[in-house]
Amino acid sequence: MIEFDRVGFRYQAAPVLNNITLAVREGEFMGLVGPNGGGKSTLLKLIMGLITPDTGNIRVFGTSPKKARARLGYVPQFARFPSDFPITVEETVLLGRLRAGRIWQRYNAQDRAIAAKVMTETGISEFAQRPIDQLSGGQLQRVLIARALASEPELLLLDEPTASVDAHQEKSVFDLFRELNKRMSIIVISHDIGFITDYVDRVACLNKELLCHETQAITPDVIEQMYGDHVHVIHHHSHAL
Ligand SMILES: Nc1ncnc2c1ncn2[C@@H]1O[C@H](COP(=O)(O)OP(=O)(O)OP(=O)(O)O)[C@@H](O)[C@H]1O
Repeated sequence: MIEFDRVGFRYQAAPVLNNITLAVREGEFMGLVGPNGGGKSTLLKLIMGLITPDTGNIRVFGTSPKKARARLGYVPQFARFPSDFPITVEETVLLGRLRAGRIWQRYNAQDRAIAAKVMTETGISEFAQRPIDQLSGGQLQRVLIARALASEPELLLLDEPTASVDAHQEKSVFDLFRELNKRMSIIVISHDIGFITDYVDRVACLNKELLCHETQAITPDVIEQMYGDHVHVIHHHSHAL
């Protein structure tokens, strides 16, 4: 579903990603970890075709990332909304139904039905008519997940979706991802390696480079190694790299 072939990228002078080769299979639930500035968000931007590699090649669903973008759902790391922007939860979720060329169309009954379904799924139906600036960080994060789900993506990309939630909420959000993974592939960036290993099939660790690691468990040695200058992928179940 995603193939990186010797991908390199730099914003300015310093390289951010070096020689990344990675294959993600359909149905996978992959965790992406690594030190701050290790290039995790950059990797997601490359998958979405928002930036293009300087070297190497990326295919998403067998085509270019830009062409595949409509099949992806994305939940950004930090969402900022102007506090005087009076948009409700439901309206925010409906934005996920907008596709290129549809901006000026009204939402139809199917759009509203899908928005209702994903709001139920993410546990935000009770806030549907509330302005989004009156939500807690955790509630807003669920709204953004619902907005991404409203486009009915085949692959969901999440950049630290539980950064602003407590441990109980983190578990319930990842339980939701586990359910969603039955119908879509998921790549999630997290800082909490110990936690995500209970959920994901594989953990990829990125620190400018990516290294694959064939092991069943993440040991302190592995973690130490991962946060060195390289990147490791740890297999938990049957998915092969
Ligand atoms: N638009 C940009 N222009 C220039 N440099 C950038 C830009 N975006 C990111 N960088 C730099 O690229 C490097 C990788 O950033 P990236 O956001 O991909 O890391 P990350 O692993 O997601 O980090 P974090 O865990 O802190 O979110 C960092 O050194 C960052 O400063």
